[in-house]
Amino acid sequence: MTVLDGKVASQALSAELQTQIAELKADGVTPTLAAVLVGDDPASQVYLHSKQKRAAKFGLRMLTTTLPATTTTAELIVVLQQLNQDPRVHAIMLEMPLPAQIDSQQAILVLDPAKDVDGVHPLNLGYLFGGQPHAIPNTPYGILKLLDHYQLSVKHKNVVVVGRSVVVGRSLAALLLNRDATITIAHSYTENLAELTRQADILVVAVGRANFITADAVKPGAIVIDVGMNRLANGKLVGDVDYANVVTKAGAITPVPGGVGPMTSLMLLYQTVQFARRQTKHG
Ligand SMILES: Nc1nc(=O)c2c([nH]1)NC[C@@H]1CN(c3ccc(C(=O)N[C@@H](CCC(=O)O)C(=O)O)cc3)C=[N+]21
Repeated sequence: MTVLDGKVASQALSAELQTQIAELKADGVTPTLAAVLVGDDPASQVYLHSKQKRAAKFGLRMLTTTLPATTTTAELIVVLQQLNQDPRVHAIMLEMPLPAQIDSQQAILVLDPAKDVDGVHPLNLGYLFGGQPHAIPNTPYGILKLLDHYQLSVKHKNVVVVGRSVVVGRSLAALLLNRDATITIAHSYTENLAELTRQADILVVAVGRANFITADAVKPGAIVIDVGMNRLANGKLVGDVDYANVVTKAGAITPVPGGVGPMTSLMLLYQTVQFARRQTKHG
């Protein structure tokens, strides 16, 4: 049984990233990520803070715009257009969720697809589903890099993804399909879920419920990727998989914390640097 250690894998990728950043800087380019936070969603604030810390550690520039909770769609669009046009900015991240009065889809459509680091613009989703990705949502990209780090091939494999969100399930399905896996996307309306998950050579779970996947729902030797992050009443952070019981049955498994999470947060910076390379002569 292999523990897929996201800290180890992200450190390996960090080394590659540091080299690329040094090359850009030697040519006078500081990779720059612009974050836009509207309102005061507490989770977004926490994520933003950790992104700022991480960006600073790598010597990346991060420009943060915070807008009041009462911001209109039109006002947000003006800010996004300014960032689109700012040649210093290589990547733009619009923190979700947005306040209710804002038309999120309209805001996403305004993002320059070349700077859309979350990969949520329909053009980028289209490129991804067409098999020629430009920007990739960070969680699925992190999962791909984690599998690569452990040299786990998905070709010929039966993959079941539980969760159909745009930034996790759907995008991961497209990515792994591009790598010649066979994909099933399951969700809250799926019947006989365990019957399905038991067929999975690779089982990915992004549901948001502690202990959602128990050992009886896992094929012996399967690769289990746990995207869940659930805070228990005792303060402990756990995934969606009953780790203690699944760990003895799986062939490989991601822990929570220390699995998918560290990869996700690194991929944001990784893609920022790839955008900077592409937008300057390095690409
Ligand atoms: N507005 C917004 N911004 C986000 O950045 C955002 C979001 N919404 N929604 C959900 C995803 C997911 N995501 C993670 C980032 C880092 C870890 C991470 O590093 N986790 C550590 C544990 C951290 C801890 O102990 O609290 C780990 O798994 O080892 C996990 C998940 C950001 N997201």
